[in-house]
Amino acid sequence: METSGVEKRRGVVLVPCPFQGHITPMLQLGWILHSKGFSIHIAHTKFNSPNPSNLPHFTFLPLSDYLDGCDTSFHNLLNVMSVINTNCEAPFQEYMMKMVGEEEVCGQPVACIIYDSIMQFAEAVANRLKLPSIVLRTTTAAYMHSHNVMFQLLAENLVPLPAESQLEAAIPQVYPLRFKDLPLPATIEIPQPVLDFLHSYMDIRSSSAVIWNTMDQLDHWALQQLQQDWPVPFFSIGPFHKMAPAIPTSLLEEESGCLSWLDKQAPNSVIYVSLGSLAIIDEKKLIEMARGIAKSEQPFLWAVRPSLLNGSDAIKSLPEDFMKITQERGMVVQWTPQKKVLAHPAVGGFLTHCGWNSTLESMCEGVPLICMPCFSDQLVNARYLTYVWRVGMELENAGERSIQEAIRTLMVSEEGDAIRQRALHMKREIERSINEGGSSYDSLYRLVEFITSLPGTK
Ligand SMILES: O=c1ccn([C@@H]2O[C@H](COP(=O)(O)OP(=O)(O)O[C@H]3O[C@H](CO)[C@@H](O)[C@H](O)[C@H]3O)[C@@H](O)[C@H]2O)c(=O)[nH]1
Repeated sequence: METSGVEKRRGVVLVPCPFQGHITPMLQLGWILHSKGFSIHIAHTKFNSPNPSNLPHFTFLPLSDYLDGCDTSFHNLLNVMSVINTNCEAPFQEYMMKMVGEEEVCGQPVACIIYDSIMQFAEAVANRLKLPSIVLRTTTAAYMHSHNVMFQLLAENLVPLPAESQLEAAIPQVYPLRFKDLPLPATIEIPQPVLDFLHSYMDIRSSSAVIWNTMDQLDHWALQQLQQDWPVPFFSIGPFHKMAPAIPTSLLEEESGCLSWLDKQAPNSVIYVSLGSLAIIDEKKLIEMARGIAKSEQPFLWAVRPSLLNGSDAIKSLPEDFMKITQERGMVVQWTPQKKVLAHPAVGGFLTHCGWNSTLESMCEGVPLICMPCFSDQLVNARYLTYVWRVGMELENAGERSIQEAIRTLMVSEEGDAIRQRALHMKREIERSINEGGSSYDSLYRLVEFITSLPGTK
């Protein structure tokens, strides 16, 4: 597909949600579409703003979010998303009216708005200005479908479950998920505001299409289920990062020194540990993790971002004896260049929270995973990794002993070797899907044709 195939560069306006796991795939999508001949405009909140100087091919439209002074910690995320949706609509509409009304502002007509499913204000503006909108889903279809089933179970009063012991039971409608793999806890009443948010988040409203950072091979069944409810074109063009490899998207500074440390380690010897950008744990769990990692006796690289521990600097809270062991055979940093870390030959396993970006990045490098899901889609991803795709191991619990044993099993046992072989096979499958003739490659071709055919502004 040649860039020159799109005769006049049409503009596409992207509206990312301002969290690392959401900004990254949206910017990657921007890069992919730019390489296919579209001009890219990023309408973003001032909070967690991407760095425009890293992405000179895009134009940036900063939106006043009035989040200054607002608690943006994990516990207040629902509120943060609601503030963004309330405050960003007016400035976004103003920008869009200029772009649509005075084409010379950006020099190109606008084909459509692509928005993260959390940024619902963007769709409201698109409708008002009669512009087509496309929704981006940064998670799997399996996760979205599990939510629909959760809503059914709630409507039929089958959850909350009467007893914890039933959490192990399988749910026939979403086999192989068990009640404990559902993205919301199945034994407690879910507060109504959370359910209201999820209802609107799950909906695609009046969007013309859905773009998925997933692949047909991985998510085929759930994509088919969802297609019955949402009869609009689906474009599964993941993994985005393999099609936009060089793009810098990190909100935190990457500590590249860990790559030189990895250079000194034996192939497949290092267990990489990270719980992504949002998850928080308490001090007890942090210490259990540290002890489990230390007792595994494997070399390790651990990304301990400051906000991992709610309220205090996580690295400073690590036990002294652990820091001593770190000097002998490990490295602790706040934030790594993760894609490079996972691609490094020394890394032989990934203890992860199973955020979807981390999951894809690991699978693309053939690195097997130990699954320590913290919330939401991570639980569904963990079940798929261990039971369906079989490239990961389930942790019995997040305790010291369980972590120690899982690391030993993955890194130095026959069982671990078998998982590694499957992970390498998966890596090859993914490569096939993004190369000519593969499902994601074809889907991207269809997406470009679809956007090109949209009326938008002329
Ligand atoms: O030291 C680190 C740690 C992480 N990352 C990157 O940060 C991103 C993290 O994304 P993800 O693994 O998806 O986790 P979260 O940041 O937790 O992402 C949120 O968004 C995802 C996509 O919607 C969901 O799957 C998660 O559950 C949700 O928590 C990845 O691209 C990593 O490469 C780094 O670059 N360096």
